[in-house]
Amino acid sequence: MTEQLIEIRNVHKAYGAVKAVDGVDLAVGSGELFGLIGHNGAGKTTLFKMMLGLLPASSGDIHIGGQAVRGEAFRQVRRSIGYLPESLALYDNLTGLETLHFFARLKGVDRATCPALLDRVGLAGAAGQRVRNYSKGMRQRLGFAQALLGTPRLLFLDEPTNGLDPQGILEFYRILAELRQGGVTVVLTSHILAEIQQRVDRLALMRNGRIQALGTVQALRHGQDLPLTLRVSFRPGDENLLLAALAALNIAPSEMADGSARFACPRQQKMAVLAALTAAGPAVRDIDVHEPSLEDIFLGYAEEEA
Ligand SMILES: Nc1ncnc2c1ncn2[C@@H]1O[C@H](COP(=O)(O)OP(=O)(O)OP(=O)(O)O)[C@@H](O)[C@H]1O
Repeated sequence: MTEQLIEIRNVHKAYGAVKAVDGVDLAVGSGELFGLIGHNGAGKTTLFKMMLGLLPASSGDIHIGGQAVRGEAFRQVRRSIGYLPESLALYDNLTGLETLHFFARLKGVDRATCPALLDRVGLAGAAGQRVRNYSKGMRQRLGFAQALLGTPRLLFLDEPTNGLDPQGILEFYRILAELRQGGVTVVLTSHILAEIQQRVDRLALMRNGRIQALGTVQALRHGQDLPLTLRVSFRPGDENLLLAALAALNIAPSEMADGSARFACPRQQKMAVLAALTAAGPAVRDIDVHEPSLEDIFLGYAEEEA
């Protein structure tokens, strides 16, 4: 069984009447890529900051690597943790390399490691440029390099791909994959659900300070019983044949044009629908079956709560 690297028990954080985190229990295993998702203000950043010891919990316990997140002993553990905050304060007058030197000194890391880190995040060519002239994506890359200082074993990344272009996002996840091969555990938040749904091992969906759902994307999917989406391409002129086959199963397409139909199909009816389409013979040319996306699942849970 995977060793639990992070253990959170009944953690609360209140700001006056606001329950930012409201009784969270969570365990993250060593080597996992764990996603934390939720609406704005759900409590993700607050939970992150408590896991890092930057913010004291109002009540409850957090242990990382078996060590309580407080006191002198945690300072040692903290050195093996990298953190990319949602918005990292950077000094515009410093160059990229000078910025990384600055963070290296704060973290007690050898500054000689900085150029290779800039190279790793794709900023080698901009190392001597002032941060003032960096684009949003370059700033984010620099923030990522900062989080990687000191070869951390655990990474907390708050909206790490915010501002990155598609190429930058691919590179970011490539680096994460390399890090994970080296045994690094990663906890990240993202609002771009399409981006993380294929990549995380498990995720927690936070709502109003609580964990509303926890598990693999597939497990969360099964918790919702959402319909599948089917796209069927058919021989032009055979619309009526297709419509009749679907109508017999009480299904009506939501879109139908140019030899292509799209419709929602209850999971329990999938095999019956596929059989009916197969029975339509050459009228049906192709069938694509799509599972509900993480975004559908997220919205499904939001409706459940409402
Ligand atoms: N320092 C603070 N003082 C008062 N309230 C706060 C403070 N920090 C956070 N909150 C409140 O706690 C709740 C959780 O905020 P948090 O930033 O953790 O959410 P989040 O899930 O990270 O949101 P986002 O996706 O917008 O980053 C919100 O209602 C927020 O307004």
